[in-house]
Amino acid sequence: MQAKATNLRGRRGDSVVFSAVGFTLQSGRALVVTGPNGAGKSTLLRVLAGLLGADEGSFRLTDAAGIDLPVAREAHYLGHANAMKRELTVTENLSFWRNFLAADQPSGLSVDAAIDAVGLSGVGHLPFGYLSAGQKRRIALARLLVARRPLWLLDEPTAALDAKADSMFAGLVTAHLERGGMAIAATHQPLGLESVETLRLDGVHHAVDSEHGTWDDRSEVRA
Ligand SMILES: Nc1ncnc2c1ncn2[C@@H]1O[C@H](COP(=O)(O)OP(=O)(O)OP(=O)(O)O)[C@@H](O)[C@H]1O
Repeated sequence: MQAKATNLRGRRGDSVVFSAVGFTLQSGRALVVTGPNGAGKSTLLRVLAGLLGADEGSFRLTDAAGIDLPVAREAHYLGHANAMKRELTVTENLSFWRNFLAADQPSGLSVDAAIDAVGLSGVGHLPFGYLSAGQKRRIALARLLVARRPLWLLDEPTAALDAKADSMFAGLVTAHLERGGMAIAATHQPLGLESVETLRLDGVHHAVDSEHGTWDDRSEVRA
């Protein structure tokens, strides 16, 4: 499997937050997206996930024969929010995701095994809202495990994690890559992975002259 971004341009409102972004990622590899606050890392991940349209360019996921695969079916997207209902228990939340993401073909870990894998055995019965910030993030990571998907798109995955959870996360991603998965993560912190490719967004935005519809090319955006 291959993930390939070509000449991507992302826009928020009247500003182009990145342009000419391109990379190729093969199975078993991870890409870390870095850059200052506001550089467009989250925007890029949302574009890759298909949650936001690209202003220009393309992102394609293809199998070994070069056939296009739908990103929505093949990718997990973990945003800043944990995507869990605070009133439901941890088990109820993860069961929902397991059914939603892989109802026809259960492919990932059981809910209990996923909770164990993020080091939180015994919290399944608790409402998600009772958990600490770091525990919530760990359960959000457990969602990646209850349905097997080859591409993980992760926005600040280790936010709120302590050192032990950081290394747990590195282990989960490493195991995912060893199974032939891919990961693209936006982060300000090292992820503890042995070998990664990096893409730096420098955070200098182009503004659109909305009146005349032309680009005010005030500065460069490099990737
Ligand atoms: N919905 C929106 N409408 C207009 N502008 C937005 C919107 N969302 C984000 N932006 C702007 O787009 C730019 C890029 O934001 P983005 O969240 O992608 O940056 P980031 O690199 O992920 O930042 P951080 O490191 O702080 O998480 C910022 O200037 C932000 O204010």
